[in-house]
Amino acid sequence: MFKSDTFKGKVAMVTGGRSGIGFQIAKDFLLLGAKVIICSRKEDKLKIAAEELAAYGELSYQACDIRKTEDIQSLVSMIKEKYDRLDILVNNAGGQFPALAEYISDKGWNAVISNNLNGTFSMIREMANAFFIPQKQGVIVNITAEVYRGFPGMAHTGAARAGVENLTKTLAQEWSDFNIRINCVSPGIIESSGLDQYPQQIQDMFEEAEKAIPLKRFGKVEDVSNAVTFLASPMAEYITGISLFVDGAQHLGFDKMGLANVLKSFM
Ligand SMILES: CCC/C=C/C(=O)SCCNC(=O)CCNC(=O)[C@H](O)C(C)(C)COP(=O)([O-])OP(=O)([O-])OC[C@H]1O[C@@H](n2cnc3c(N)ncnc32)[C@H](O)[C@@H]1OP(=O)([O-])[O-]
Ligand SMILES: NC(=O)C1=CN([C@@H]2O[C@H](COP(=O)(O)OP(=O)(O)OC[C@H]3O[C@@H](n4cnc5c(N)ncnc54)[C@H](OP(=O)(O)O)[C@@H]3O)[C@@H](O)[C@H]2O)C=CC1
Repeated sequence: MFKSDTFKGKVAMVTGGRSGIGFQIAKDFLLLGAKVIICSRKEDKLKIAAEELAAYGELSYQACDIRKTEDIQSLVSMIKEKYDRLDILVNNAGGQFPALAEYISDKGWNAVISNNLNGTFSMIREMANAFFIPQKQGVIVNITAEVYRGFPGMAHTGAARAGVENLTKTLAQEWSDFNIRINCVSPGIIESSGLDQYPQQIQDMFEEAEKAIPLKRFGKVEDVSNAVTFLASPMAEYITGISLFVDGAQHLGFDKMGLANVLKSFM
């Protein structure tokens, strides 16, 4: 649906590109002409994904924990040496564990804040200082999560993702002089490798949860990637500082009283 040369000549970095949503984004960028770099913590799994993605275009990879500034700086050096520029950064790496707030320890809280908020900020700052600010050009897309009405069962990630959304609004203004656009994509529940890590009791409720979503289905990794592709492309050149929900209208809430459904049965 996008022109095959949409990202011709562009260099794009996708964090967490070894699996799920990030893998699909990396694949679509390659198919649209970009040179793509992926990173994640687990080098063995990263290598396997990189070999698969190399079938679609020019792909590089390097292990990097986004919570470690020295890892990010080493990634910057690799990108400088190999491409001497970066056009697009997609902050997709992240995640959390389900837990009621009263049971989240300091260590657990810090792990999730550090993974989703601090890691995303460090990546943005390092890539902006090394590439986007001197180039006076860059596009950033942050994958967050649909946390519009809070995130009961995952308070830590709700707080971290809201932080990324607010950071995005700030940087859209601070860095407009550098011609840097920055936006978020906020997925609802997406059928991806990420869901496999949830305990069986939570997976068992997915069928009911799916019915409650206004569009009556979970998202696909392609749904998220399409939104990222749009925001990263010149078609979105007047869009910055927003969060785009890819959630089947989940953030608007469910038909709690079932009123509309009752009406539909006789009107
Ligand atoms: C509904 C769908 C919507 C969203 C879907 C998605 O996002 S899909 C995408 C999903 N994909 C992902 O989420 C993938 C990425 N996620 C991750 O790598 C981890 O979830 C992480 C963010 C905690 C980082 O981990 P890390 O390597 O920094 O840390 P660590 O492992 O060493 O743990 C540090 C501390 O955190 C605590 N704690 C951790 N786990 C649990 C738990 N299950 N239970 C309770 N607590 C837990 C514990 O305190 C632990 O310390 P301890 O007690 O062991 O000394
Ligand atoms: N699937 C869903 O329903 C939803 C997903 N999201 C978010 O979308 C993003 C992608 O999720 P999804 O593809 O489903 O899940 P995955 O678990 O498959 O993807 C997470 C990716 O992030 C990488 N990663 C995690 N922590 C770090 C880190 N500290 N440094 C570098 N890489 C890291 C992982 O690789 P490695 O383990 O090798 O580090 C993995 O490739 C995540 O941020 C997730 O929270 C948001 C809402 C809903």
